[in-house]
Amino acid sequence: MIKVENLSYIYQPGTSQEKVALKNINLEIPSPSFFCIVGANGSGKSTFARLLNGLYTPTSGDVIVDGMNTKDEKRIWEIRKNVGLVFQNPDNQIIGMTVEEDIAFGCENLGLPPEEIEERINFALKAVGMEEYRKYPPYLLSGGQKQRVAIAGILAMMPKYIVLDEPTTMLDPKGRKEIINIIRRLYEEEKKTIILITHHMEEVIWAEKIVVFFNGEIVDLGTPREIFSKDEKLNEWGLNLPITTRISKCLLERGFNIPHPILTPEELSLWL
Ligand SMILES: Nc1ncnc2c1ncn2[C@@H]1O[C@H](COP(=O)(O)OP(=O)(O)OP(=O)(O)O)[C@@H](O)[C@H]1O
Repeated sequence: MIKVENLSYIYQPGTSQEKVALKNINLEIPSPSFFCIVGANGSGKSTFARLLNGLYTPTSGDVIVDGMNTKDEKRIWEIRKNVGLVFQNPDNQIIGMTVEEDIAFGCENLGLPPEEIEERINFALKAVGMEEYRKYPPYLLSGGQKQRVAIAGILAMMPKYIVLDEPTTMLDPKGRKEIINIIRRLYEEEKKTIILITHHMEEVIWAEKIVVFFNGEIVDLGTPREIFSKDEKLNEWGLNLPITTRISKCLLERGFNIPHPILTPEELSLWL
């Protein structure tokens, strides 16, 4: 479980550029679970992601990962091992000369023996469907393939929690779908705890819980169906409905006897 208690974060405190990014956040993320974090630009999502694995230290309040406080310097290595962070741009994360070298990097830092690193590379490449690219230099890969390698690098370290900060932003619709399918599999089959930050509402319909950030605060927490039933509130928070939900809403407004919100195209086609 990750427990976030009265968490606030201020950039450059005490200077003229002081910026309060997060205000009094409280949240419990059980394990395993699939949480999505949504919110308009500048609402504090990336700052929150960096606080979850101790990359940033709270200005006040606490982030506690399986009983370990990110403020405790003696536990920070253990916390980072357990909370993997995947960034928006894989180029910022990939450093190896080949795919396998890149995936091995984190494991080598953990001081694992070569046989175990080999096993973990095999597992991670398989999990992201990149076995055939093992010897490739990363610069020859597409954006979607690079993002898969970045995820594999985190996976090989076997973290219990995986925080993904807008991992599909740079990808085309096909690449986005592939990454989301990998993320769903990590939750459903590998029982990882997923914390996915995204601007794409189509990606969050699979989450167990959606957390809505607005102006550095959590303004709502609920299942996709609960969150997407609040059309007007979402508008206020600068968020859209998924396309399928927009269609079901239009049909409802035109007098069709249809439940709202509908989340998936399959559900919508059944009703139609
Ligand atoms: N290094 C920094 N120094 C000062 N202010 C910062 C810094 N990084 C972020 N901020 C500010 O903190 C607030 C929260 O930023 P953050 O990047 O966490 O938002 P976000 O929800 O991830 O936004 P986006 O959706 O655009 O990625 C914003 O107002 C931003 O301008």
